[in-house]
Parts: sequence; structure tokens; C-alpha cells
Amino acid sequence: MQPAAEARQRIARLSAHLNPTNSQMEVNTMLERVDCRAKGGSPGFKVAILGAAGGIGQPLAMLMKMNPLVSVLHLYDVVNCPGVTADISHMDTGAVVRGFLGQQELEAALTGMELIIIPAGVPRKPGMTRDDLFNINAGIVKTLCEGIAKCCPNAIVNLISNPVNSTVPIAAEVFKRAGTYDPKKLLGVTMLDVVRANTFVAEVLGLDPREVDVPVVGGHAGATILPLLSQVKPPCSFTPDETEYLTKRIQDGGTEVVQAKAGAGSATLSMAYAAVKYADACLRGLRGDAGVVECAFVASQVTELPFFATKVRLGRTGAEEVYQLGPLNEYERVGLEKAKKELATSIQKGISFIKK
Ligand SMILES: NC(=O)C1=CN([C@@H]2O[C@H](COP(=O)(O)OP(=O)(O)OC[C@H]3O[C@@H](n4cnc5c(N)ncnc54)[C@H](O)[C@@H]3O)[C@@H](O)[C@H]2O)C=CC1
Ligand SMILES: O=C([O-])CC(=O)C(=O)O
Repeated sequence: MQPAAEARQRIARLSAHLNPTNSQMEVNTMLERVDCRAKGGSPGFKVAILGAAGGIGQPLAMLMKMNPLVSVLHLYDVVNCPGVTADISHMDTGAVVRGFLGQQELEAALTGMELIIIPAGVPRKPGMTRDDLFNINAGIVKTLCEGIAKCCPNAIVNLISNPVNSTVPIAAEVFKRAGTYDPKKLLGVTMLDVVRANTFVAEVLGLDPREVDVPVVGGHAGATILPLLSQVKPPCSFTPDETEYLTKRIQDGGTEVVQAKAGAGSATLSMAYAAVKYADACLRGLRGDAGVVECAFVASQVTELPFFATKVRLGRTGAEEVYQLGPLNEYERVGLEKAKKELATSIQKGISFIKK
């Protein structure tokens, strides 16, 4: 018997042992993986990038094509997607790449996907805040999330488009309206704040950034970005000047890049790196790896706000555990109050955009 046919039979026999509430979905996913492998694709997950031809999207697509956990990679954009897809598809890695161009191909891009990464939308120019992007990006995120609710309601969503503090509440409202909202599956990507914090703290400590772990909580804009320098691993201490310098530099990291690019956009390469680091953690969680913990902006009961970024444990169903803040020092307690005030407004703005 052909290996694929045999694998199909084995999965059919296994289905009797699966959790009855999930069984059909799990069997279908397994069967799709077998078919993909039979066609020459690698075993792994199906991932779509929406906004794949952009500054973040292109290097993100390249890095996801290199990720051994990805079997199928769908690239969607409203412009330039065929070129990016042809280019990426020549890489001799396992993932099968397909391109989708324009709204009429959105449903095909999304159907069957298990992880959706969204870097679609306009970036900042010098002098702008992330909130200045709201008017354009809110509508883009709404449309894309309506497609997700319809075509792949069980997928994990990694939302990158700014302002994240408002786009995540927008996505939640769209999914609620569609009756598909699962708070564990909607993750605002704040990984770049952690990546920057690890880098800048390592510089001050004279360490390799790969050895440093800085929790960054709150949200993803200015004062809402709150690095918890009292909880850095390996344990260390900072002078008040160092704390002030590091906190400001981490909070203003995005603006530092926007100014250096002088009108040509915002962080793309470090963001693609951070997005892949985060997506890889999500896929390891989906695979069932234990102890996968990263920060993200999620539905939360850690504070009185409905969304907040903290460390979360990623598992087979998404953000399975949202961790508490842990002990804060006085500097961080003051920062937290400031962050919460700004966050409350941004979250409400996102919710009102859908409820209006
Ligand atoms: N969460 C984070 O840490 C970060 C978020 N960002 C945000 O990511 C977003 C993208 O940034 P860049 O890639 O630099 O911008 P970009 O302008 O280079 O690329 C955006 C892409 O989105 C596409 N797009 C626009 N409307 C779309 C739609 N309706 N459907 C699908 N694709 C659509 C565009 O055609 C373009 O290819 C911005 O909102 C930016 O502020 C950027 C850096 C860090
Ligand atoms: O600053 C921006 O506009 C892009 C962004 O979110 C970041 O680099 O953190």
C-alpha cells in the first residue's frame, strides 16, 4: 500500500480515540497533512500572511518559508503578491507556497489555515503616533478579520497591524459579532518590544542578548510599553539613571527606527524577525510542546482592562494561561498606572469603531 493511503487508514482508525468535540476537525487536519506530505510538502502547519508583499510581509514570508514547522504558506496582499510568491517559492525548503492577490482571493487564502499573521496596513512616518494610523488600518483589520471568521474561525491570529492597542479590540469585536470569538486565539504581537528590551538590556549588562529575558507588559505604544526591569533574567539591578534610560529607549524603539528611516516607513526587518520568533512559539504550542511562554497583548483579567500584554503560555488551543504581573517596584507601579490610562482609551476606541 502507498504510504499516504496507509497513513489515511491509520488516521481513520485513530479517529475513534479522539476527543469527540474535536474529532472531525482533528481528523481533517491530519488528513490534510498526509495529503500535503504525499504531494511532496513537509509535515507541519498551514500558515497565511496577510500583507505579505509589504515591508514586514516580505522578510516575514521568507523566514516562515524557512521554518520547518510550516507545511503550507499562503501569501496574501492587495498588490505585488505574485512576484513575492514566485520569488519565495524557489527556496528549497519544505513549505509549499501559494500566492493570493486582492479581495476576491481572500477566502481562498484563508481556507484551511491554522495560523494567520497580519502585518497588513500603513506604517508611520516621522511625527506620527501609532494612533494616527487608526483611520486606515482599523478598516483593513476589520475586513481581514471578517474573512477569518468566515473561512478559518479556529485559526490562531497574530495581529501586527498598528495601533495594536486598538486593532486587537477591533478583531475581538468582529469575531464576537460573527459568533466565532475565542479569546485564546487572538494575540496582539508585542514581541518586538521584548526583542528590543533584551537587546538594550544586554548592551548595558555586557551580556549576549540571547541570554537575557525581559518581560514587557501593558500594550504596544509609547507609555503603554512597560518593561519590567526588576524581573530581568538573569537577575540584576539597575541604577535609577539606567532604569530611566532603558525604559525610555524601549518605549521609543519604534520611533527611533521611524526617524532613522526618515519617511521610508517603520521597523520591518526586526519586526519580521520578532514576528517569526512569535509565530514559531505559537506553532510549538500548537504542536503540544510544554512550557512555551512569550509576552502578547491578549484578553486578560490581570488588570481591570479587557486587554493587556503579559507573559502567556501557548498551547494546543492558543494562549492557554495568562500570567500575573508579579512583584513590581515603585517605578513600575507608577508606569503601570500611566500605561493603563492610555490603554483604556485605545481599547475603547477600537471597540467603538465596530459598535458605532
Ligand atoms: N506590532 C508591531 O510591533 C509592529 C507593527 N507594525 C505595523 O505593521 C504594519 C505594516 O507595516 P509595513 O509592513 O512596514 O507596511 P508596508 O506599507 O510596507 O506594508 C503593508 C502591506 O499591507 C498591504 N495591505 C494594505 N491593505 C491591505 C489589505 N486590505 N489586505 C491585505 N494587505 C493589505 C499593502 O499592500 C502592503 O503590502 C503597520 O501598521 C505598522 O505600523 C510595524 C512594526 C512593528
Ligand atoms: O513604531 C512603529 O510605528 C512601528 C512599531 O510598532 C514598532 O516599531 O514598534
